[in-house]
Amino acid sequence: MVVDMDGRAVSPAAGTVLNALATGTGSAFAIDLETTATVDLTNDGEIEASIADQPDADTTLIEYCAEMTLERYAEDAGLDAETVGARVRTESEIPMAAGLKSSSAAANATVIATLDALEIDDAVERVDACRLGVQAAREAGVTATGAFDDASASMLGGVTITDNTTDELLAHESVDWHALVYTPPEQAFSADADISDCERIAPMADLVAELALEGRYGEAMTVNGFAFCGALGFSTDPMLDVLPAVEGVSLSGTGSSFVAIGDRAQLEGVRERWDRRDGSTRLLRTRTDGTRTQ
Ligand SMILES: Nc1ncnc2c1ncn2[C@@H]1O[C@H](COP(=O)(O)OP(=O)(O)O)[C@@H](O)[C@H]1O
Ligand SMILES: O=C(O)C1=C[C@@H](OP(=O)(O)O)[C@@H](O)[C@H](O)C1
Repeated sequence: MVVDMDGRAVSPAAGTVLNALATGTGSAFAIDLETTATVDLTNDGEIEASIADQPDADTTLIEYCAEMTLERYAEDAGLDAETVGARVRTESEIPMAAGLKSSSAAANATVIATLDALEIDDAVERVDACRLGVQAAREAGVTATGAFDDASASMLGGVTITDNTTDELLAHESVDWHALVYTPPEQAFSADADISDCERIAPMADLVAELALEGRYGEAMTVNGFAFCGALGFSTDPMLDVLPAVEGVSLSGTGSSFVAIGDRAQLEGVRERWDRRDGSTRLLRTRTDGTRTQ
């Protein structure tokens, strides 16, 4: 039975600077498309989950997020971890499996909504809550490295650089960019990416990491884009559509979206080239705030 404890949180999507599939080091930045999670606590010990308008989508990730958050924090909130359960629901404007980190946003929003329902969200560091969602993503099998790069950008806002082998935050910076995002009609699930092909471009990924750590995010993205389009078998044509007018452009994650950054006039000037392609193009802003309760 639902008890009178509920929580709600909103998380942003993210775009890629460096894909972590080559070396474990990754970098991403938050953008203003959102996923909302609502959690109602129960006293029947069961976890149930649903995704609005997607009756066939896999809910394992958000179930694990709620379950692992309750296992870890229910007793801190004065509840019995054995009997507390949750009904979880997400609603999202982030296209799923399109490289825009729908999984990280869903995980972060669910963890923070669960902490909000437990009334202890202010007592838990955001970065620790993020690591819990990353662990749930590993156990749900929706990620190759855990994707702490994407999850930290969505949790903290701004741009982050991370080591996904240790879930360590190497850099975090607030940025105010405009972002043009092209999403083709095809989905590309991260769990299906060929990691061994990505590992072959490790020296390029090291170069991208150096550029990003120097704050040269645009150049880092463009090098990342050419390298990972090659490794993952995506055409570089969408990148060439917008170069050299933009500050940087890349395949986002394992695809299928491409993300370009620059000032608004630069991006508006090239938007029509992506509009001509099948799929959708959005002109967005980066987000300096990350996941928040609502
Ligand atoms: N709104 C959502 N609610 C629950 N789970 C979601 C949601 N969005 C994505 N997911 C989970 O994330 C998986 C997709 O992850 P992934 O392939 O990494 O794509 P993305 O690049 O969009 O994160 C889905 O199969 C699903 O398990
Ligand atoms: O599964 C993973 O570990 C990752 C998936 C990729 O993102 P997408 O989920 O957007 O494809 C990549 O950019 C990220 O650095 C690591």
